[in-house]
Amino acid sequence: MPSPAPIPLLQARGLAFARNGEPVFGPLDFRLDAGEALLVRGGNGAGKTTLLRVLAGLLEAEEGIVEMDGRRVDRDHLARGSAYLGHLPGHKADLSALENLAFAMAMHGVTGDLEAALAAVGLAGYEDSQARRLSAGQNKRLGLARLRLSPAKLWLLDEPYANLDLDGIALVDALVRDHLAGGGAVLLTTHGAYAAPPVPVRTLPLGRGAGAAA
Ligand SMILES: Nc1ncnc2c1ncn2[C@@H]1O[C@H](COP(=O)(O)OP(=O)(O)OP(=O)(O)O)[C@@H](O)[C@H]1O
Repeated sequence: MPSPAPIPLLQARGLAFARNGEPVFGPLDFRLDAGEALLVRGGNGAGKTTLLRVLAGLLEAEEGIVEMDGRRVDRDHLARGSAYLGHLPGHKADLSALENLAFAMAMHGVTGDLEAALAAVGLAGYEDSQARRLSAGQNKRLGLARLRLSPAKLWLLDEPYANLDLDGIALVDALVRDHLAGGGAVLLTTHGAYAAPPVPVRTLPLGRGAGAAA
């Protein structure tokens, strides 16, 4: 007998978002399994960031439901169950790299070797630098350190390659590969100009007429 299909780590059914009555995306139906990467594709303004923010529990969907591990979840559950790396890292400008990491970890009740996490993303020596004094790429790396420490299985990465040098791009690739190998899943956006992780990815087109993952 064939084994039953795995329960998806994430499943969206009829998910749609509108602003002031204007549709932004959807309705969308897609699933994401453990060990999978799903690339959200679409032109400027297609709603990629908005979709990721809905899945991160930062925005309320207009319609539809989201399930994690087969159970319908609300915004709080999505916020706790996912690690979101936004297009803008959103660090506290006056706090140091180490303090920003400690703050983010405390918010999620997570502990870990913060200095090792900074070193792993190429920020050794920047522990005491205020976020405002970090470059755009260094701020992105600080976000990657946070991601690396997060226990969440679902990673939501909005333009993870933006602002990164070649080492940084390789770092994102390695993080994604390790996360998938460990049973996690990644939903990411990327413009054509940036790389995509060297793993098999399905694509989820957004924009007019787009509705389901390929
Ligand atoms: N805070 C906001 N207030 C009002 N409208 C917004 C806001 N943020 C985004 N929008 C609108 O929502 C739509 C989707 O934006 P979104 O940022 O999700 O697109 P995107 O696909 O990520 O675009 P890009 O590729 O340019 O980053 C756009 O029409 C945009 O103008």
